[in-house]
Amino acid sequence: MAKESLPIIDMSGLQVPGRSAEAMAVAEAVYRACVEVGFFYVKGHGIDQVIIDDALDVMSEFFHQPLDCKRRYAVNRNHRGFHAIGGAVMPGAAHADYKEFFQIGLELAEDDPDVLAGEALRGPNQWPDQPADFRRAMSAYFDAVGACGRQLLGAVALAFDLPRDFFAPRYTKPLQRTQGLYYPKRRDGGPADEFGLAPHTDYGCLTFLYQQPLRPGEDTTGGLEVQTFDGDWIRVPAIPGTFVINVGDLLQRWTNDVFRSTWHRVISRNHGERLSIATFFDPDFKAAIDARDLFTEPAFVPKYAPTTSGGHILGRIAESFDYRQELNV
Ligand SMILES: O=C(O)CCC(=O)C(=O)O
Ligand SMILES: [Fe+2]
Repeated sequence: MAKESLPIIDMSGLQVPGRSAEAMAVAEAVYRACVEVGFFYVKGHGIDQVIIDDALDVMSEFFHQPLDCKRRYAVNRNHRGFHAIGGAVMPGAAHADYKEFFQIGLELAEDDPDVLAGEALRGPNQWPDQPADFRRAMSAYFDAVGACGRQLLGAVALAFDLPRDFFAPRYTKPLQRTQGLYYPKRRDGGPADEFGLAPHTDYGCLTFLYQQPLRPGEDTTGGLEVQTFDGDWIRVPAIPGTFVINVGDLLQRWTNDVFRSTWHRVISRNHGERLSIATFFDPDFKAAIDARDLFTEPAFVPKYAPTTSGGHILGRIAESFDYRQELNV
């Protein structure tokens, strides 16, 4: 891999069904990127740019409201809603991240059986009434990225020589979390080692990130950076129309460390504010994460005990957010 840049994979071959040559070529490229660096861009993902732009617009409008308005939707025990600066501390980081976020998840009614059964992180979303288009735009974006996530998981399955729909029964009610992230302009006099988002690895399986492109004249010295195998940090600038995809810890574990969950961070250097939307596309709460399901040869030796998606994700959220200790969840 070139040191300075991530691969750009064209996903459009996945529109051809089954084990077609087109789909297998995508699977091979995805596999290589997940093994070598754990991060890549995708194009040819089939998501309408209008859906993406609408989501960025409503998120931007939401974050530019006074703090009081945003706090009306303060993050709840299901980790849905608005989270202000402070209180999100990456394990080992010296300071809280200098960011705000707003998170939505799978919309489930109060009388959904899993909600009634008390499954953690489940329930209805909090929908701000301003901007008025927020719910429509974010629901459309959530669904579109979810569909794209299913396609990409099909490629992962093909790469492991599994049926292309291997992940489908494990993603019936995914723990998908879509999060608008707002990084205000860096403040004067803040600590030198303050990050927009401190170095971390993602908790789950696959993350889809859309970065708002820079406006003309904006400087490019801030933003997302990824650590390569050699320890160097490389910049991952916004490429309009593409998503940045990365492997999280749960998929690394599921693949017995064949895929890499890579460290990354967001630095606000001198540049202005920044907006991105991250989608963590993770399996059903109760889905078993067991490498023996991916590696079926009899001699296979797993490195980790089986776990569940929900148990793992909940544990990781609790590690980074003080408010969960206060909630006692
Ligand atoms: O905002 C970004 O560019 C990165 C977001 C990210 O890494 C995360 O939310 O885990
Ligand atoms: Fe991340």
